[in-house]
Amino acid sequence: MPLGERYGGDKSESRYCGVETDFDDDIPNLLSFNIHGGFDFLLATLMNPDYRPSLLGDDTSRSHALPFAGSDLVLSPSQWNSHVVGKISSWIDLDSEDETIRKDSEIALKQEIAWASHLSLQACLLPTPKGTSCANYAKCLNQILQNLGSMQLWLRIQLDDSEYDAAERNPDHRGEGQIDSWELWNSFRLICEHHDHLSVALDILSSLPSSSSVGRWFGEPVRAAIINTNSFLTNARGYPCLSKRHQTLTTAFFNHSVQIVITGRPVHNIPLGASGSSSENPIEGGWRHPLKSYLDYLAYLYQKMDPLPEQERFELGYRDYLQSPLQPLMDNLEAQTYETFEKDTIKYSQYQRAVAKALVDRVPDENATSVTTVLMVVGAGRGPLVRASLQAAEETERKLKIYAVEKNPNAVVTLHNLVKLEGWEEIVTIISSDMRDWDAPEKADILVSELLGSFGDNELSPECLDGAQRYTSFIQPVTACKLYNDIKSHKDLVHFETAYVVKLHRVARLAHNQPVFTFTHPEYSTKKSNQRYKKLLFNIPGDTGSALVHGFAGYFDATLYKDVHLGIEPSTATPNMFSWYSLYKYLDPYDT
Ligand SMILES: C[S@@+](CC[C@H](N)C(=O)[O-])C[C@H]1O[C@@H](n2cnc3c(N)ncnc32)[C@H](O)[C@@H]1O
Repeated sequence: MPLGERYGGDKSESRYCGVETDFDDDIPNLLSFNIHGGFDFLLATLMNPDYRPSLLGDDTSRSHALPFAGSDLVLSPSQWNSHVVGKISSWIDLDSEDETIRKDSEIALKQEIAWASHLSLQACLLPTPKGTSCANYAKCLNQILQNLGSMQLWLRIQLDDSEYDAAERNPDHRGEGQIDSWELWNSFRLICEHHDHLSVALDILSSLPSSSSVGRWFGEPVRAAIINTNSFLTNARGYPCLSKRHQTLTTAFFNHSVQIVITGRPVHNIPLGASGSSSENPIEGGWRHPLKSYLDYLAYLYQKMDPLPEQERFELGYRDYLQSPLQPLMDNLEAQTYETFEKDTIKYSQYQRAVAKALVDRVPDENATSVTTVLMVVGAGRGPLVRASLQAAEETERKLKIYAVEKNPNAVVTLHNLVKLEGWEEIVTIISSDMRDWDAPEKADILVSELLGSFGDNELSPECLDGAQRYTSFIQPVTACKLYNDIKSHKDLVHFETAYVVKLHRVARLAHNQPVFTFTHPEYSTKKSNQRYKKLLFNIPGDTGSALVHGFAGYFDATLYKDVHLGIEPSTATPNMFSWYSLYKYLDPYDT
């Protein structure tokens, strides 16, 4: 039974909670026991733990008898598919020094994954690499991944801090057998060439690494978090609960569609009256699954999360989805695109505030009725900035004359209609032209434009406006495995070279962002150039450990007038504005 329903039609994978089980050759009973107990799926060993290929004798007999698992008929295909995640035998060690174990491991790994695939399981949990070297394990798995259907493989990795702490105390301390678990995962997935069916299941222990170190995992394909009952504390009433840091982490997992799996024996003695009979028989009334109190606690955490704001819900489908940036100079935008812009009321109210301030600064109260300010909206689209400017004039009781310049002839049609409909003919002159070619009959007192891309200049703002805004772009290194894989899937250079617009979600921001380029308009200098070059050094917090940079996130902040700004740089982002997502650009880690 799902942990809860956060909003109408909650589709998050994280509402399903699993339980890790010991080997049991009666899978139907094991499944029924746990499903009746409230869990949604099992993490179940499919093979008898005593099975070793080498015990079967020579090759001939091996091909005749494969007694490694029960029949696929014991469950229906949909039960296998929806309720079982297969656990690959934990004895498997493909990098073992022992030749027999290594060979057995290679055979068993292939057999078990093939069997799980035959059962149409959604996923299989792979055992944690045994030592610091996992080259053969990763190499064999990479071969398997080349022909694997849709099944996901979750590599089990411990989220531990012991190695890192030791290394921090003494950097020379990290020797044989000590490796940051993220590094283990990284070398594994590099050998598997970032295969998108390879993901991570994190084992959560009672102590957690630093938040910077944990933060790295949010740019990785983490599918499950396995929480041991030992990691739970006990509340005043004797029930299991999690530490504040574990709660924060669990909530972050929920928000990133990571499924929780409970493992271990019950270690809390729940007062009998509260939990019902201790009978182990699921049929009898009053029966409770031995791990139910842990499940109830997770359901409580899930249900107490703040509901997603409406806009955020609307944008769920855009999360981590690569979009090519608009090209409003080269292309003529469509009506639907203008419609989307015009819904962002916050953006226009910022423009209105900026124009109002500029009007009041320029024209003192005593001249309000005698002085007319010339305002030009360059790139007027269907007119929302014209409307915002007129509202600013009304609010400040100043007089305006507006030129609305637009090069898209289709938008100009709508603009003409708007001016007629609103009766603005005396105030607004429409210029159907490229702003770079237009010979203005008079100088503007105020210039209003919105040609900003997610990185400020990537929609050609400087080139078009050369000739009272200032804006700055910012970048930040990120781990973003999903985005990297999406780009890689195209197998061409063009996609690696494109800067995409993305609603970033599954990313780890590895260092503070830094300003890159600032453009100021108008640019009076005689040596003006829009060429820019900048070298930046990013400091990743010392307690992060190693990390892989999949590219840069880009943002902008624009000063419209004095203290009125708009932007998406995270620390100063204009609240509730949705016209711009971040920019994501791949960076080749070997390209210096
Ligand atoms: C991002 S849209 C903004 C439109 C409008 N201000 C709004 O908020 O809905 C930019 C507009 O500038 C226009 N544009 C881009 N380059 C231009 C140029 N060189 N001259 C005139 N208009 C231009 C585009 O056609 C488009 O309508």
